[in-house]
Amino acid sequence: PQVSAAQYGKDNIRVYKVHKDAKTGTQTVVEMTVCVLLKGDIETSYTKADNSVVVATDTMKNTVYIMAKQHPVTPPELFGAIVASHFVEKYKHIHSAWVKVVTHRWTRLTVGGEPHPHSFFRDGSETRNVEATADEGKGISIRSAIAGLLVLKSTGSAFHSFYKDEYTTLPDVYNRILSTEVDCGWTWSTFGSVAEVQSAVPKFDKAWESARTITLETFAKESSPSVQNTLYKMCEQILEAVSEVKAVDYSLPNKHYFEIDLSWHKGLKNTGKDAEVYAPQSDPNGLIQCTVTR
Ligand SMILES: O=c1[nH]c(=O)c2nn[nH]c2[nH]1
Repeated sequence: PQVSAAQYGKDNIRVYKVHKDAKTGTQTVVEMTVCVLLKGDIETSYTKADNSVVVATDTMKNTVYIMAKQHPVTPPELFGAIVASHFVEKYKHIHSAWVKVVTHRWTRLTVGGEPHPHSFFRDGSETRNVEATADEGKGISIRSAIAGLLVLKSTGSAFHSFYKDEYTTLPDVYNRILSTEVDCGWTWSTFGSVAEVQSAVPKFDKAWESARTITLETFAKESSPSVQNTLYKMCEQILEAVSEVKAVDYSLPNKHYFEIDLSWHKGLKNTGKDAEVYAPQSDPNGLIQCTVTR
């Protein structure tokens, strides 16, 4: 037998960093969860119990904290690139490093109509994510993403004229609730170095804002004939809006809300145009995925 693939590292490294503006006293916080996975000449640690090639995962955790102290932690694209490149440059037997940065929402509180200098709240479990991969001699590839953005529309969605056969019971529907939890990613053209990522810094926040706005506004405005078609229209717009992005991907669960027929109770009308009370379904859920390139 032989090792066909191997990577190891530390997951769920939680990091908090505060920035204190000397002039205004305003403080800004960033909280993220980081995963580091390394690849390289590490087979013997599996096959021969040779630990000499093992950069301990504890060392990786320490390194993430030191990098967070010594470098900017925003935008997450830059921090991910810095950490991934560090491991490939520092250890000659490590040839690839994959770093995932999940940034959590600490939105500044407004108090008395004013932004509070050091108080924040968690407005949703939505996260801004980055996966940065440094491959020795090949540069840094970065996928930025929005995850966990839960949306619902109470009408403006249909699904009909689909393939029907002896296995099909789903009726055509011309007006339905549509809910999904957005996982949207956009992959940048490969960067040659951390310096190139640094030069692109102004583009990352703008791209995230564009992707988020396009997603929310298309979801709201589109009279959706299917998750598939609405997803594709989001991809088209993001590619149009962000020229440095070479691919956009979505993974959208279809979180169903079922009508409840209450006619058994004194003929109560609660289906079709009279539907008001629905049963939200935890499972099963549709799952619609697509990647669109230029
Ligand atoms: O938007 C939808 N796409 C589908 O593929 C599907 N299948 N059942 N309901 C569905 N809704």
